[in-house]
Amino acid sequence: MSFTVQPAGPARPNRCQLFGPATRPTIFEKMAASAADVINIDLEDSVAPADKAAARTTAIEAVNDVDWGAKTLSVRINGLDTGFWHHDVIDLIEKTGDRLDLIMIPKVGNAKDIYAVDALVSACEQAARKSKRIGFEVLIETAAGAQNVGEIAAASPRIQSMSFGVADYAASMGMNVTGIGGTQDDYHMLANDEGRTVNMVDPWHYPIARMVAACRQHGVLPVDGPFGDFSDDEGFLAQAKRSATLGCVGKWAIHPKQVALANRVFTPTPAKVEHARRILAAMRAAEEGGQGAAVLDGKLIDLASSRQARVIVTQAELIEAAGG
Ligand SMILES: CC(=O)SCCNC(=O)CCNC(=O)[C@H](O)C(C)(C)COP(=O)(O)OP(=O)(O)OC[C@H]1O[C@@H](n2cnc3c(N)ncnc32)[C@H](O)[C@@H]1OP(=O)(O)O
Ligand SMILES: O=CC(=O)O
Ligand SMILES: [Mg+2]
Repeated sequence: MSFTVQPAGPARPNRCQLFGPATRPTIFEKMAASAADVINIDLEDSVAPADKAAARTTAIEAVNDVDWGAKTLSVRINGLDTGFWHHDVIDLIEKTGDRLDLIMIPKVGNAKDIYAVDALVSACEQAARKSKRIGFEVLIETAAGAQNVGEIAAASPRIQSMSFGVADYAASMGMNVTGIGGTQDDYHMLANDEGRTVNMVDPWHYPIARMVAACRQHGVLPVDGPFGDFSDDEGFLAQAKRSATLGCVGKWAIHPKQVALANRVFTPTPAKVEHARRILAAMRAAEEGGQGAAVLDGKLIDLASSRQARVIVTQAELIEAAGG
């Protein structure tokens, strides 16, 4: 371990973030009744420019009036290249009580973007004499964001989580794809066998893995973003499993049917938790016997195995403490 200790992320489940446009108040109660850990009311890309002001009002009413229970509640504001974001921030802080937990900042390109929002949020909180400090969710979805993800993750103690926005990322990178995430048929390798077997590879691997490292370095929760084809459960599950394997703690749902899928992938199975507990027990016994390494089920385990197992057990305990 470096002399600089890796900080833990916020201790709350973030398996699924359910999105809904602020222009659709009829779905707010359904979002609140869902099994998502985090709710994101959207003022950005699911709201047409002509509707921005009305959407802001509806979002504020939703924060104040809907019973969101124990959910983490967030509103996605507009990007810093628009004439909307400062109104979003000012109104959200001045016109809501203490229920709003987070704001999501889209299309963040560098640490200065976070600094600007932090300065405005801090001034608004001070003016409104708020005791609760709003946290930030950051959206990495541009070439600049992907390049500067490390400085962004370190930019403010307000940052709790970071999501990978696959649609805007593809656009910003000039990728020759449409659709929101998932398998891309043209991104594959051909094997050198006679039939030239097609081996699909993952075009989202690099930015997600890089984001996870930046997040883990700075105690921020890494989250995989949207999967647009909500009729493709298998495709969603495959993407979610890949990002869980890379270290993400959760994934967005852009339709209610994706909530259960995300929760399934990002909740450690009883078998995994049981195995992790056996590793911890075996390593405790090994250490008591003066050993740093042991054999479990015919495989080497050592102190690193304990740290791996601890990740799974901690996640399971966190979810259980939050009500399962
Ligand atoms: C790239 C990005 O930026 S992604 C993030 C921004 N995008 C978003 O926020 C979009 C979020 N999703 C949506 O707006 C909608 O789910 C859509 C447009 C994709 C589909 O909406 P619909 O055509 O109404 O879906 P569908 O008919 O299948 O809805 C089934 C039920 O779920 C409800 N529902 C739909 N979306 C949501 C939602 N996001 N949250 C909760 N409930 C919802 C519907 O009201 C309907 O309820 P009912 O059975 O009581 O009538
Ligand atoms: O905002 C999300 C995205 O994928 O773009
Ligand atoms: Mg986007």
